[in-house]
Amino acid sequence: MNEPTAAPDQQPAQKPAQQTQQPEQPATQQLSRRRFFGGSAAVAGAGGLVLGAGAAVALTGAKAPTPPTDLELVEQRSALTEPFYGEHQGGIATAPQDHLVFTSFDLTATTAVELQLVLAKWSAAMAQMTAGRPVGKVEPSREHAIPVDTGEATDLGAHGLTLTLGFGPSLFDERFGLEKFKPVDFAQLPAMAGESLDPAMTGGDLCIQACSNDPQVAYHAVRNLARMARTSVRTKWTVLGFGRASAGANQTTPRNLMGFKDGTRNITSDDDFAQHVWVGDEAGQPWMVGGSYLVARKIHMLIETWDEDPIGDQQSIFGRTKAEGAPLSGAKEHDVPNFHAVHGGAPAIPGDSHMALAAHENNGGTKILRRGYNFTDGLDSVGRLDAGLMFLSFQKDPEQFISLQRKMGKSDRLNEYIRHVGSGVFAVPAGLPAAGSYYGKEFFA
Ligand SMILES: C=CC1=C(C)c2cc3[nH]c(cc4nc(cc5[nH]c(cc1n2)c(C)c5CCC(=O)O)C(CCC(=O)O)=C4C)c(C)c3C=C
Ligand SMILES: [Fe+2]
Repeated sequence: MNEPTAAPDQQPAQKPAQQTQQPEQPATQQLSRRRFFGGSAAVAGAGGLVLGAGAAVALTGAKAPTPPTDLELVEQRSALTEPFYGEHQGGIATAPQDHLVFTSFDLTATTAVELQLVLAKWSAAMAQMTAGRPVGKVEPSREHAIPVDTGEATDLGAHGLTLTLGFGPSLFDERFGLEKFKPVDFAQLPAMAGESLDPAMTGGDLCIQACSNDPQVAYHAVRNLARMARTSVRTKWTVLGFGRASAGANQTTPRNLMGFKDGTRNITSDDDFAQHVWVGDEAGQPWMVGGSYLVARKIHMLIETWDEDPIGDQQSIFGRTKAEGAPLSGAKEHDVPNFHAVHGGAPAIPGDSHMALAAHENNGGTKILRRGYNFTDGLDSVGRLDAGLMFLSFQKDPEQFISLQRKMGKSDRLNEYIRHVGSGVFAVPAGLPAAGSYYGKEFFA
């Protein structure tokens, strides 16, 4: 078999551009915005005055401006779509959405043809769902027909859904004859200090990172991908993330569950993406050029212990203030940290603080793109909060993460309050050029 066909109901290709598409505004939205801004601006312009909405009404006799309704705002958010086709997969440079479903899979398939079929079906279905469309009929006309799409995202829209596919090192073992497609030096992460990994939350032949501003849209996507491949893949581990814990360009910095701003000094510029995130020729595999490597670490926080730690200690552990997020050598969040600054005879930013150990200035220029999410699994077996950070990072070489984690695993003061319990590394292929192409196509030529 050479060219598997697309999933049912496949629609025409999306725009190849990689920028965020603003949704077309519904007619009601356009109308109310014109009323809202056009009305008062016209009055202010004519009289050279800045007038409130009420004054504008009094002078012109126009109707009071109508702010967008809740429904209009929901429509606008739900209509947001991220491009699926392009040079890079979505969900990497995409400004982080609000929710995550991360799932790793092991293949139960035993032949290359079965794997090919999974990848072709998934690629077509991903194109559908990121455009806000179902993967097939939700309500088939024949009474005894089983719905193709499970239906829980019907009418919700895409809410900025991105689906990012990764291949684990185990995919390239002898099972499918893909050894020659394995990128140079691509291997499971080495054991590192400070880990208590649970084998049930480690590795996987494939992974999907689903991110959306609506949790149900992200969940629906992974559920339907798993379902359509259920004879060939088995879900290995999954993490539901909420409250993005990283910032992209033009986003405010969110907070992690320790209450600190997380993602202040993240990668945002094209130059940094080119230098630190996107794979070039060095992987020795054309299918990885424009791709990246995803490291996933499920990190449990000892929250009850953390919550009893005095603020001065919490701040010196991160090297930043809690409310503002400023480096301890400065005053404002985006002040550049000065690792040589001294306060009271000691470094202002302690050398064993998380930031000092992780900063590119102290690591030969190494940077990674962080794209993590907070998670909670409720309570553990003895009633403690079971929550933490689903740390996700993208880099052009897994060694970038490994070198940082080796150092931090040994001496980061944060280690007293965290445990790495889940782990995986995945080769994330470049984006697909157009409808009809599918991830891994090169493996089956
Ligand atoms: C090996 C890589 C990293 C792991 C694992 C990690 C875990 C982790 N981080 C926080 C919270 C914060 N991290 C911050 C900065 C920061 N962290 C890393 C890397 C890892 N973090 C880097 C490269 C950086 C940037 C350092 C710099 O250049 O200044 C911060 C500070 C604010 C910020 O810049 O984002 C916080 C807060 C937690 C809670 C955590 C594990 C649970
Ligand atoms: Fe960090």
